[in-house]
Amino acid sequence: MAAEIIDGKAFAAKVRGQVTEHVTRLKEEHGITPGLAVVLVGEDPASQVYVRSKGKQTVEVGMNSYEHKLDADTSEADLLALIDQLNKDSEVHGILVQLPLPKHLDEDLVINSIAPEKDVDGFHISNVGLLGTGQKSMVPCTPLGCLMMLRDYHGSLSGLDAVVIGRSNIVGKPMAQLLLGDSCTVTIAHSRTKDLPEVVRRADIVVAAVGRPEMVPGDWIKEGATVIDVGINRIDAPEKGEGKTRLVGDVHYESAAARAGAITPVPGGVGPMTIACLLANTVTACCRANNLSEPEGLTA
Ligand SMILES: Nc1nc(=O)c2c([nH]1)NC[C@@H]1CN(c3ccc(C(=O)N[C@@H](CCC(=O)O)C(=O)O)cc3)C=[N+]21
Repeated sequence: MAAEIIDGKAFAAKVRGQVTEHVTRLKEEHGITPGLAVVLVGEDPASQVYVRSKGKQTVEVGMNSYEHKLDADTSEADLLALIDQLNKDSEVHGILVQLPLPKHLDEDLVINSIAPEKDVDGFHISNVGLLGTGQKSMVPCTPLGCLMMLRDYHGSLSGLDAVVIGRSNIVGKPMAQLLLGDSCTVTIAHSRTKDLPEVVRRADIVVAAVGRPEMVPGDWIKEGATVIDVGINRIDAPEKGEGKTRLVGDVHYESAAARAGAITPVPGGVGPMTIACLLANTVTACCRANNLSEPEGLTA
């Protein structure tokens, strides 16, 4: 039986619709417009594409977008000064510093200089600690988007065996915390895991977040399992012509779709949900900053 395709693009559009409703209400009833500041250091072409897309979607849902583009050789002091200014700016409810940063900048130091309540990426050490202890926090966008899709498909996740492949601070670890919060039995697997195929075969839910193209073959997937593919890898596609490329996930889609109960495609799966959740987090941050009730269904 063929897997159900979890349409992240359509789901993201639905989330943006909910965000738009909240933004409209904030404006009409409270005269508040949520604002998101995105800071980009350097000229990485891929980062520029993401930042442009974020800015466009921010405006589309009715929020204010503030883009700050800094030279690749910007000093740490100048970057910290900008963040300090954004922290103090009451029109700015969310701050995102696009990663990776140029080598001469200390990523941890920079992220931890963002006011935690404006840290819409959920990367600040206090948000990490709050999530780990089950307290209200800003939740990282990619894992939050994955959780929303899993809840939508399964209803309750309670008691399910979940395997997260990858232990990064931005996806693997927070994803595991969220699944644990929804009462899954969680395994975090990684490059040193013994017999990874066997570990993955036990899983009702597989979240692949390693950044290695098509590394999870279909025969690792338990019949009927749900597969969430976080990977976005650009690979050569000579079949499309000389010098052409295409996007693939961390999962071998065709073979996994033949066994899974449900699967997210790449592109059009987790990626669009990440940006939708960034907008959702900005609305949440705005509501919290103004002591207003939080949007339902948009938080973890
Ligand atoms: N502080 C910070 N926060 C981030 O959230 C962050 C970041 N830095 N640095 C870069 C990565 C990357 N990222 C993506 C978001 C959406 C898609 C996305 O929507 N992708 C489309 C395809 C886009 C294409 O065609 O290239 C899809 O999967 O369908 C991709 C990548 C957020 N990031």
